[in-house]
Amino acid sequence: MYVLMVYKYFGRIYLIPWRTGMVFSKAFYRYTQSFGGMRAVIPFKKGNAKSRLGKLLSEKEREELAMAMLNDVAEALLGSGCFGVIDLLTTSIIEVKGLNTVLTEKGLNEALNEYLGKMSSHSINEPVLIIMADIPLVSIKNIRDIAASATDVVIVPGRMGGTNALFIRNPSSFHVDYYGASFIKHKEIAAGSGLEIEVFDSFNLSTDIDEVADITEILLHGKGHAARYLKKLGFTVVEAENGGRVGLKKI
Ligand SMILES: Nc1nc2c(ncn2[C@@H]2O[C@H](COP(=O)(O)OP(=O)(O)OP(=O)(O)O)[C@@H](O)[C@H]2O)c(=O)[nH]1
Ligand SMILES: C[C@H](OP(=O)(O)O)C(=O)O
Repeated sequence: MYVLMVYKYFGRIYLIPWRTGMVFSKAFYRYTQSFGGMRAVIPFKKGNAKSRLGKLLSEKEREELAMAMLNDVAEALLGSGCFGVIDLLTTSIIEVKGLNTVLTEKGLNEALNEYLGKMSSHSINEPVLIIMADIPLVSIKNIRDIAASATDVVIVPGRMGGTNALFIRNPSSFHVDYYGASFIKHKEIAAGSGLEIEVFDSFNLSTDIDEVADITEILLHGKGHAARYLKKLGFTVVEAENGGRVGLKKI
């Protein structure tokens, strides 16, 4: 008799012969045991989100765009199949399918350092990916590439000195320091603990949406919730009149 097995691997479902499945399962089990589970955490503040876009969007629109970008990031994390747990560290009650809502009143640094501290005090020694909610171009492949790194700390820079993601293999030996030149600060924190660093080079991941000009990148390259939301609001990319590359127009 030919029996098929439903096999879920990195978020995709396969139908394979039972015997092959058993061999795969054992190999996959040994593989996962070799590195343990992984978790991801997305810090999020919906209230008056993206204030630097205030010249272009109303408060309600900024909050809706922030939610759309969060959904893009969540889908990439869930689609990657890399994480047993994905926490949403949020300042207000928000439900996103597949994510655990963790409420906090604290600011970004305090909230994340408390989160890392709790992991240590509960002896959760899993690698953790801290990823910002404002990088809507992120792909499933980007996430899998980060998670596949064998380095102690993967730092994903944002433009102008920011940090868009941090993959920390041993969270008890690291703390975060966002704002200002956080990219430099995170490299120093890792180096100070003798940790090996990989700087992750990616257009998608370095494109955080902070300023009005960044909106153009979503319209040029985005395919997800944020791109659809901006198009729904009537935004489109046009040739710049002054010889520059492109501009933004609202129809
Ligand atoms: N939990 C938590 N997350 C935050 C807080 N402030 C910002 N974030 C999140 O941290 C990430 C980067 O933040 P920013 O780029 O400064 O986003 P923002 O605060 O909405 O934007 P601006 O008002 O323009 O600074 C985003 O995922 C935010 O949602 C906070 O106080 N607490
Ligand atoms: C949180 C901060 O984000 P930005 O202000 O660059 O959006 C940072 O990356 O340190």
